[in-house]
Amino acid sequence: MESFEISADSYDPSSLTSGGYGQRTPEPSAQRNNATQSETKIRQNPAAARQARPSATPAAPAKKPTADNVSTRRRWKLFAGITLIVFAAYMLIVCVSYFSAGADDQSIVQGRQFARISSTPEAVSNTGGPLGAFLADILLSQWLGIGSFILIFYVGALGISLVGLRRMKFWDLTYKCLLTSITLSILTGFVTYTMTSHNFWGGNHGHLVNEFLITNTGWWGAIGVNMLLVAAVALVFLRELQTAYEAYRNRVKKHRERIARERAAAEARRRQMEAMMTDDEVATADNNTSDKSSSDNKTESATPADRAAETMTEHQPAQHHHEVPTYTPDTEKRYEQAELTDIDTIADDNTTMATDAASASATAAANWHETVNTTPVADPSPVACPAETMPAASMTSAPVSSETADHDTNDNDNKAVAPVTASAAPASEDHNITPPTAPAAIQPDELPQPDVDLAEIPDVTEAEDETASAVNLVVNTPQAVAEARHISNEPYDPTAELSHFRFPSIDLLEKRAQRTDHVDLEEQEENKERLTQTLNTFGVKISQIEATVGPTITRYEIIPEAGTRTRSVKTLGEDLQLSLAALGIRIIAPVPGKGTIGIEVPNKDPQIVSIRSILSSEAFQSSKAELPIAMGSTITNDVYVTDLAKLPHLLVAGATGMGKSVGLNTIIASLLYKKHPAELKFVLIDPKRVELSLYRKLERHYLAALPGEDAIITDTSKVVTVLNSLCIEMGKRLDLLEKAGVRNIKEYNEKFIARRLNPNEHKFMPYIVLIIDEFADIILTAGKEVENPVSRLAAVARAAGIHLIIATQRPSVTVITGAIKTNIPGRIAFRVNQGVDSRTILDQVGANQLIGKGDMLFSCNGVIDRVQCAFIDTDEVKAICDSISDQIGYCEPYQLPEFVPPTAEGPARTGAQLGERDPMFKEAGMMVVETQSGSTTNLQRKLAIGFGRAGRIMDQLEAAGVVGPAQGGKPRPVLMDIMAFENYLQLNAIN
Ligand SMILES: Nc1ncnc2c1ncn2[C@@H]1O[C@H](COP(=O)(O)OP(=O)(O)OP(=O)(O)O)[C@@H](O)[C@H]1O
Repeated sequence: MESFEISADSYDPSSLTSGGYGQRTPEPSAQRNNATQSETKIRQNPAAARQARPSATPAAPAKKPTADNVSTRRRWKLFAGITLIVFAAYMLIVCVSYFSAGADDQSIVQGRQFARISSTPEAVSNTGGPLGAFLADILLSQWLGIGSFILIFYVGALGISLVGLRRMKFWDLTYKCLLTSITLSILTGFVTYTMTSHNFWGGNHGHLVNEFLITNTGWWGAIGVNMLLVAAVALVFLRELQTAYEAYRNRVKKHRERIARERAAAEARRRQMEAMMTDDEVATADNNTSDKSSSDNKTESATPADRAAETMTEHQPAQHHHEVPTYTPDTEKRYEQAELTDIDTIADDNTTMATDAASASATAAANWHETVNTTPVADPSPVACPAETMPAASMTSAPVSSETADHDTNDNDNKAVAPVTASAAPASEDHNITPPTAPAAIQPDELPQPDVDLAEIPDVTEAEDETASAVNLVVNTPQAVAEARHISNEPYDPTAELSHFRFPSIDLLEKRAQRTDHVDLEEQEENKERLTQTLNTFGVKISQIEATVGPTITRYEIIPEAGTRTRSVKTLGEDLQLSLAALGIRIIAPVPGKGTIGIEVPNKDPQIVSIRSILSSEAFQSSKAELPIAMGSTITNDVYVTDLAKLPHLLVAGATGMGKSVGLNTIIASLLYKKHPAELKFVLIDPKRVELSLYRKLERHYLAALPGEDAIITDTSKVVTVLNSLCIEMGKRLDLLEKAGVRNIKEYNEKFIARRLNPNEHKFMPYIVLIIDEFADIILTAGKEVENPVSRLAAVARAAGIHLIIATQRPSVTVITGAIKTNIPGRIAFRVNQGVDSRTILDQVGANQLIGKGDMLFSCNGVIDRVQCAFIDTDEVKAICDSISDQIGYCEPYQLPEFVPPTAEGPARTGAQLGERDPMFKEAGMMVVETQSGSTTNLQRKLAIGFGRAGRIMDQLEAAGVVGPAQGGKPRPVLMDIMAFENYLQLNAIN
């Protein structure tokens, strides 16, 4: 049963004894205080006292509750409650006993008064004695049969409520219990109808009802009635059933997730064991070989790769023997000999390879530790932290650059370790892998028992081909070679980390009745006639008129007779409005691509376009767009789907209450139904604090945030920081695109997925959609500080996969400035109050003729479509967010780069030093950020200035946050990239 709460409409059985109806009795002292307070007020203000009196007939003065009568009432309640509970328990015992004793007792109890039963010399078998036998017979045989158990439950529940153990709504409990007991009685009567027994299990009630039904309606009639009753009960308990089902689903889901985690951990264990054992085999083989051959030969033939393998083997624990490896003099000797042969190459190789190898082994060991530690304790919070829980997944999913592999194999063996290192431990900095500890730190007893039979491990063989030789430093068994090949050939899966992620179900969205006949023919004919008449009156002759019925408006397309000027029709808007007695008439003269003039007239009975119908449409489902957004329905009832990635930015404007927020929710929902959390991140700016707050739940799946900051920015002062941070992110991304030799994020990600980019330098990039609700609030407070980064993002961010959606209810030129507007070709205009606002948004009138409630004009590169925006309500948004946030997410929101606002450095940095900025400051800064080297000597040399001046400029750059503090003789660290520096220059008006 649900947990019952006290509510105004609930009837508290306790009131039977207290004389009150569902009112919570205040504590005596509080009550006294209240009484005294109100008395005082009344005395002070007799008028208020009169007002305070109920307007109805003055009731008898309420009896003042005293401590005495309150506690008496309590005692009575307690007594009544306990009595009911005891009675229910007794009834339960006697009824259960009836199952075994009923048949024997029947001859004694049936048809007799209780007085006779108790005086009869025959002993009854019921545990509850003669009274028990009597009552059980009444309940189970004569009344409701099995259904009587519900009545017993009811009595017990009332008792519990009176005692105060659990509060219940009296009427709710009563009708549910009655309905269930009657249904159970009839259903049992039906099921046992043909059964021969000493009584009817549905009681006389159940039997008689079924007898009546079967006699009058036949068996099918009885079946039908019984099914109806069951359905009624199911409906009554729908909420409870749903809750139970949800609880069951959650349990199953959690169970599955746990199993998946365990499997991933087991797989990780297996891979690590294989890798470690393989290394050990290599070491053994090499040792054998080196023992046999002469030391000279060894020196000549030893390739850097072999030597690294030796070194690495030496540094690795011999896991399957449970021994910590020792560094033998023999190994050292070989190492020294190798060094003597080619001191330079070997020194380099060995340093890198030993480090890599040790790091691979240690990382594997570190990962192993974590696997061992984390596997048995299934983390209940839905978070996927790759470093802790999924080392194997990270390992296999870390892309290996084939370019790198080729290059490495040919000319630089030490880099050939890279694929191996990548396969042994993800190199991506995003994955927060714990820095490797020294292998010796691993205790033998901490190491796992290999779950692989050692006898099954094939002998060490030579690398089979070039690819294998690239990886044969640690992977030498055919099995491992095959595995390594498999790893490097398999496309990178960005969704692997949240591979169990399920997109929200369409069923979360409400089904809204959609009528096809929403404009009846009569209305159409009437409108056609009026249009024709009015146009005729003004001298516009029509040769043809046709209607296209949309969800909220109907477009009448007319073909005027030859010689009619289109302009003359355009001016007739108000007259048509008058004749049709309708607001929101819009004239399109001519309809683009057609030789007609369109007159759009609102329907008398507009339809709501449900988000469910739009998102489940074929057009959306099969859309191949990178960032598909399904906005709603067009005039021809087609689903309007567009690609945000191609727009590439969107301005959403309209007067208050015309559907902007719903529109934004529709856009977000479209993206949530199509993009995996790995592929898309939102940056949400919501100065109104309420519109986007529902999405806070998505922070570990879909939101990007500044380090340590809230994922949804509501504070206007933080907006500048986040926008600048996005500029830095854009700069970084553009750098990566340049390095990868691609033109946009799509090509870049494709290349990365195909493992054609080195994962040490590159990473998979999710799209970032920046949504600013109520842009006017922000730009009017922060002005240029916001306008500059926004226009920079609008101008350049497209290629980097950063897209802007800017919403405002004040579409004036001070808000949507020229600089912003030029770079935002996608515009959505909901109804606005004036034509001038429409011009600001769309560069033409029209939005002022819309009808509101999601009626909008979607303009892209000058082409305007009238669309009825799909409607999504808050509950649907909540349901979507819940279904996502219930699933495992990332450890934290996607981290945006940190941006230190120049003003935040305080007057020490922005005052005197920057005031006396050197004329070569900008040039010097550019040089520093371009070369990413904060060397004063460099500045001195390249700018041909004295050391003193170069030093002063460097100090100024430090004050501006471009470089870090001096580090002895070493160059200073560079803290900004080109984008950030350019931004800094702009913000500080440095030319
Ligand atoms: N697409 C739609 N279909 C049907 N009704 C809609 C639609 N969009 C909005 N409405 C109706 O208009 C009301 C206001 O919508 P919404 O909150 O989106 O307006 P708004 O422009 O965001 O207002 P504000 O700027 O004041 O926040 C909604 O509560 C809803 O009743």
